[in-house]
Amino acid sequence: MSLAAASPLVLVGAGKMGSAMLDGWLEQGLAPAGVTLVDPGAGDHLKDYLARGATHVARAGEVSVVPAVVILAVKPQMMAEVLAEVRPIFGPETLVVSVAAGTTLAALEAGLGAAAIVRVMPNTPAQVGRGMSVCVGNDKVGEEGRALVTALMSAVGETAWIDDEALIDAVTGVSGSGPAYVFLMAEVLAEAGRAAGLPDELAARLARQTVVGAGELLRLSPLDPATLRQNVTSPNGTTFAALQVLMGEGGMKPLMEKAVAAATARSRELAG
Ligand SMILES: NC(=O)C1=CN([C@@H]2O[C@H](COP(=O)(O)OP(=O)(O)OC[C@H]3O[C@@H](n4cnc5c(N)ncnc54)[C@H](OP(=O)(O)O)[C@@H]3O)[C@@H](O)[C@H]2O)C=CC1
Ligand SMILES: O=C(O)[C@@H]1CCC=N1
Repeated sequence: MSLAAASPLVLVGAGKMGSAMLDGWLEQGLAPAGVTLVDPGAGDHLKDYLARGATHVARAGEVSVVPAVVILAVKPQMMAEVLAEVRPIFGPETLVVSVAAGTTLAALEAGLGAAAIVRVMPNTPAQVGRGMSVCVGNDKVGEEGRALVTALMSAVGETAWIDDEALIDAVTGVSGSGPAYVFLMAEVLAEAGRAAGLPDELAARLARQTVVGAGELLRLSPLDPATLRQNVTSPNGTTFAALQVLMGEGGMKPLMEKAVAAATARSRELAG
């Protein structure tokens, strides 16, 4: 299915995640003229979309088209208020997609009534076509609705569907929040380089390009991450010395398990 089937598209919340997806969709050929942005803000990034032909309104009640798709990309804490604003604008054929962490299909149905609703957990690399999105729909979503969401999310990266909504909290802890863990890795690797005596700028450049290069190698190589790691590790060499620390007690594995568990628990908490 082509992205054109998602038009008119109403994006409610053109913040970091909403605009990351929109950038990806526009890059992949979604016509800006078919896009309405609902956002109380008026930042520079909105001006860019408007210059390309999109429409902007401050509140959902001001939307003047019957959307094919409504994307809800507001903070979970705003969702109840936003659902009440959105309910009058969708038609019988409108598909509703929420990317909010923690907001359940039941909560979305409670706010929207009998609508076809898909809950998606995307991530910000969608902005550059390298996102990971996991989707789960309610029983009103048919084959066509699934195909439309798959077309949207696959235009900005990889897409998976799950049947068990309960898994979405752990998904959020791994791929939704995950890019932040990798960016943190680039930050702390640079700081460690500075601590080891490298000049600021060089340390930042080495860390950034190492994360980029390792990610790209992981993307293109048929090898699994453990083999790629082993390929860097000469017997009793420098990497081996570092991995003794990173893979030792209190190293990355238990730390990552704790971090993902904390994100998963917070996602459950947001569901109320
Ligand atoms: N950031 C990420 O990596 C990911 C985020 N998500 C989910 O995406 C959602 C948005 O997160 P994020 O983009 O980070 O947050 P942001 O705060 O960047 O974006 C939310 C946007 O919604 C706007 N907004 C507030 N009230 C309304 C309203 N009544 N109608 C329309 N728009 C409104 C905000 O405007 P203003 O700032 O002026 O209040 C803001 O531009 C969250 O539910 C989050 O869980 C999911 C996966 C990844
Ligand atoms: O931090 C958050 O709550 C959102 C959800 C996943 C990534 N960002």
